Amino acid sequence: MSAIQLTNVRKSYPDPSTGQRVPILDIPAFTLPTGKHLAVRGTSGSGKTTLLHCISGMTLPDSGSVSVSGTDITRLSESDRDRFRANNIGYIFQSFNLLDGFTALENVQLGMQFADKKKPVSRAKDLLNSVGLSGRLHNRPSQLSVGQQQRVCIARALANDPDIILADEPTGSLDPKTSAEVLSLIKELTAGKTLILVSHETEVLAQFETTIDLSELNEVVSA
Ligand SMILES: Nc1ncnc2c1ncn2[C@@H]1O[C@H](COP(=O)(O)OP(=O)(O)OP(=O)(O)O)[C@@H](O)[C@H]1O
Repeated sequence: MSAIQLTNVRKSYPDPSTGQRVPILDIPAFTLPTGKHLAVRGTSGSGKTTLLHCISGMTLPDSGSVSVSGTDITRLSESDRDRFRANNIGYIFQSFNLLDGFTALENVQLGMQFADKKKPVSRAKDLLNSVGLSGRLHNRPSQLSVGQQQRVCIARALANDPDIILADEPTGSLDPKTSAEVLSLIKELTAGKTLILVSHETEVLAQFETTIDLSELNEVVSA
């Protein structure tokens, strides 16, 4: 069984000024085997984030099917998609999406509440230790460096031990040294899992055996 299979996925957004729908994705077929690591590159605005949103079920395509670990998530209700994501997919956001009212530890623990199989609360601490933040458990995101915030996001994405990790430009806001550290952490902690990582950085892409340009999948030619 493939980890991810997209068939005839189309997604468009309305142009805010004209209201006309602008096609972003038209992907006839895309399959990623279980356990594979893939880096996706592409020009700015070409639809990389939209692709990850469709795979994670945060966005529904206009048409087509998105099968994740054998489940067509486009057929699920919104709440079932959210539950499915909590159980099966870890998402590392480009802009972190951490809650500043909560500590690093609480941010990781929050996501653990939505999984069907509850992991012990101590897992959040263990994960934060493994990303090098043992001394920062009780810091809020605004009390952390950008690199440290990204490490919290990695721990949060792994909290429910999902089989699939989606990472959207996870090193985009980091300096080269921190970027290299964070990337090797992601690769180490996702060994054996299915990973799609979006990036336009040559140094990052060079660390992947398999990379693909979104334009190779997508029949929409971006402007
Ligand atoms: N909610 C939305 N409403 C309208 N247009 C949107 C929406 N989300 C994305 N878009 C448009 O869809 C296109 C693709 O956006 P997306 O964020 O997927 O690109 P990207 O390849 O990830 O870009 P970048 O590399 O700059 O992050 C862009 O033109 C963007 O303006």
